[in-house]
Amino acid sequence: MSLLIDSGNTRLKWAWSDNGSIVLTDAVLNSQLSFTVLVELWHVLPIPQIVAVSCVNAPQTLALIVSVVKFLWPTCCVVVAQTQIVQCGVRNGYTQPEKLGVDRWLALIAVRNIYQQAACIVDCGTAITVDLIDADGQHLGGMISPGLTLMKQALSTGTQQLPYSEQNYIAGWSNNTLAGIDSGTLFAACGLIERVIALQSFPVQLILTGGDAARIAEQLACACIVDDNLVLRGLSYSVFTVQ
Ligand SMILES: Nc1ncnc2c1ncn2[C@@H]1O[C@H](COP(=O)(O)OP(=O)(O)O)[C@@H](O)[C@H]1O
Ligand SMILES: CC(C)(COP(=O)(O)O)[C@@H](O)C(=O)NCCC(=O)O
Ligand SMILES: [K+]
Repeated sequence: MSLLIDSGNTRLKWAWSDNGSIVLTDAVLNSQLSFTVLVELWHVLPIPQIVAVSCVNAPQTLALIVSVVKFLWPTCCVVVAQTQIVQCGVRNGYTQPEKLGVDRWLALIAVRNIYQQAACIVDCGTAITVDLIDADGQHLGGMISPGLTLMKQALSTGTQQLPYSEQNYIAGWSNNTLAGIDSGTLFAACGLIERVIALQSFPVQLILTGGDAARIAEQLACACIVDDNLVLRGLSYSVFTVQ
């Protein structure tokens, strides 16, 4: 049994994994993270043999995670995933491969191994990242845009009269400010994805993951798969597949 951990810029997600299949997932907001909170959440878990971590968050967060793991399970082996040049059938398309976020790298590995076809991967988290992979496992590059919450926060902090609300509204023409911001930012995300798909010269499977995946998928004009645990599933492949 192993514990898989994905530390993003908004939330820390984890999954309990048995033989590569994910059997339990949970999450906590970064704003609520502390040694005590993680101990409370994790001490009820069975003792893992391996803890695998993906972290695009601050080094202090990684250090916190490792310290809690060592406190709860002193003999357990901790593996911290790193972006590679080639791994699990994927070839990194960045000119400086190590600069590609490890969460994006792991999502590419998951898609290569689960779907085995050309795909456009959209991680709808704090940022919205778009990555393209061909049917041979070559990463063709990516794009980075603000996520829905970041877009709303940018409007609120960059203007005098726009408030921030995390509330969701019915998408479309709005007759008030908050609903207009909510629809405008949601449509911006959909527009990015639809343009990427429209410009594709070969067929790709569109796959969405991340906290806002379902909300964005609901509004998209093109067909897509929502796979909530792509990063954690990729983490499992990266740690347990013999190269
Ligand atoms: N319960 C929730 N708590 C916080 N954010 C949520 C929640 N449900 C959906 N979201 C949305 O998901 C985004 C975070 O998605 P997530 O994939 O966890 O991001 P990251 O990997 O960057 O931490 C937030 O920006 C927010 O818009
Ligand atoms: C783009 C990201 C901020 C996305 O992080 P997330 O929204 O999942 O928290 C992260 O993958 C990252 O820090 N990437 C490094 C730069 C790059 O991928 O080019
Ligand atoms: K993301």
